[in-house]
Amino acid sequence: MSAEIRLSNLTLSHGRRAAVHHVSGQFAPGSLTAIVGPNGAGKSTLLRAIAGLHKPDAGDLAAPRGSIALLPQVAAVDRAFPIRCLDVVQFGHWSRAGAFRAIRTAERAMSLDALAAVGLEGFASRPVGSLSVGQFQRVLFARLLVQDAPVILLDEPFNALDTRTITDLLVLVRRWHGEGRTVIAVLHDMELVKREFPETLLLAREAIAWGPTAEALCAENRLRARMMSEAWMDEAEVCARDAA
Ligand SMILES: Nc1ncnc2c1ncn2[C@@H]1O[C@H](COP(=O)(O)OP(=O)(O)OP(=O)(O)O)[C@@H](O)[C@H]1O
Repeated sequence: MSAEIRLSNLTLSHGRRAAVHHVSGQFAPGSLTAIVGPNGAGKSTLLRAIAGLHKPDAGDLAAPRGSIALLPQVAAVDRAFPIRCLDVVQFGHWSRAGAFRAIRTAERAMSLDALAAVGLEGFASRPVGSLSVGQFQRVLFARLLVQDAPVILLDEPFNALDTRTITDLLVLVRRWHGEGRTVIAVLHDMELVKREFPETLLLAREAIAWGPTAEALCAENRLRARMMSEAWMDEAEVCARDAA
């Protein structure tokens, strides 16, 4: 269903500061992968680059443009904007069909169905500002359902959510995987990763490990990732390999 995402010696920076260094590997079509690593490891930057929102500084990133849906970190979404739940879900249609046309009746029905599928039947007219964090995350998952993309990128999708909401949203992640979509999620909960994600990329600006989750998250790799994160200094971020 979805095309491969291939990284070749990929380096991503913020200004002169490298966030992701020389990462190579591939997300196979239909794979379900967790990206894990310490704070500041470059996980969100990599996800945004795959979505086409962050330009590579060096190396190559091959991804199927136009068929990728990104769930940003909830903290990055402005909820003060006066907009109804249904409108947020409708944006999912626009990302496929273009923003400057009317939403058709069938699409509106799809959006209402998506809200029902995430347990928010009857919420269509509710302003998003009145929702709990968990309810809002459900709305964003409804938008992903409507986007119907072969590649789905989730940035810390379960942060600050209660167990019930996580359980419900995991059902959708499993469903997407079962449908052959490529799903990549940035996560911090290692138990959840081990339980639900067959593949893992352990990132600490460099790829420490990338493969089957049990191997990628072995004690030795996790220790290496932690040591890397303790070693990197925020002020001296120019890649030593590039500077040489
Ligand atoms: N917009 C930005 N401008 C400048 N530097 C940035 C920006 N976004 C991220 N960075 C820096 O890039 C590095 C990687 O950040 P990124 O958010 O990708 O890491 P992360 O692994 O997702 O971290 P976390 O787990 O804390 O969310 C960090 O040093 C961060 O401070």
